[in-house]
Amino acid sequence: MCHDKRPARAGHAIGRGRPAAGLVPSGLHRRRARARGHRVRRPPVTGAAALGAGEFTAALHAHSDRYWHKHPFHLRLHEGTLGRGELQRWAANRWYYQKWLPQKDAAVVANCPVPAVRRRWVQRISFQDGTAEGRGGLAGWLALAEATGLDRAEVLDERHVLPGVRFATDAYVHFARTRPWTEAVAASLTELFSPGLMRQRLTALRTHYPWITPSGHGYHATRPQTAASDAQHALAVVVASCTTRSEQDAALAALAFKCDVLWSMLDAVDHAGRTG
Ligand SMILES: O=C(O)c1cc(C(=O)O)c2c(n1)C(=O)C(=O)c1cc(C(=O)O)[nH]c1-2
Repeated sequence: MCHDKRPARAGHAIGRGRPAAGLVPSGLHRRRARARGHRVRRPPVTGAAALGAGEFTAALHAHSDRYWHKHPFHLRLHEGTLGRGELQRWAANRWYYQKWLPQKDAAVVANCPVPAVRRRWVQRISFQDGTAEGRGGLAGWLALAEATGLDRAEVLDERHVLPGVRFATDAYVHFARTRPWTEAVAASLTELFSPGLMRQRLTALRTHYPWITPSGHGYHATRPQTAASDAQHALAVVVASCTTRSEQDAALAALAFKCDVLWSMLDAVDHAGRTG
């Protein structure tokens, strides 16, 4: 079978046989994606044969091309050229994404009819919420925000959250609530690409931004390991569950959508840093 391994942008709703709303790229989107170095392809032809597990896995991995590790804001963070205000803005805006993750994951659990998947997926909620006040991933991200010099109150009241970050994050939560659960699981697969990025970020934070107090580094020190294991589980679920070509295309489109969510968040943070 001839398979184009470039990331897909378009998909079809499972069992509905029509393109998923908002997922078919317009010519303008394609041009913009090309302009920022992403390779795009036209919507797949319906009725195509299902990909083998290896091909499908490779097609999912190929989305690393459009992952946010290449975003100019991340590149500047890694180079050490961000100012304190920019790092604070980033931390406060990422908080908004982080705080929604458990509710996004609760939507996956709510929509999933498979006990074994639910049993494993609830661990994501426990990781972020922790076992008690002051523990867990969300507490770890708050500690990072505070270590950049922000007050906890100004993070929690979301006064620094930019419209673009709110819009992108809310779109991801809405996606998880309203799309088939397998697509929401596929959207989480950006985490396949995140452990290396988080380790690189931790090194950059320690090296280039020594004014960040070490109490802020807990999240990045622990998350890469759990992210890798979460991602491997999600990958196995998606490969096992998406066995028709239209299900596979929908999963690929979900992952492309999620890459766009993350990219849009950083666009907003980056833009605010240049203008505000
Ligand atoms: O710091 C990062 O670059 C990064 C990226 C991602 C991601 O790729 O979605 C996640 C996280 N961190 C993260 O900490 C996290 O808990 C997480 C959950 C999810 C998800 O979609 O379910 N992505 C991510």
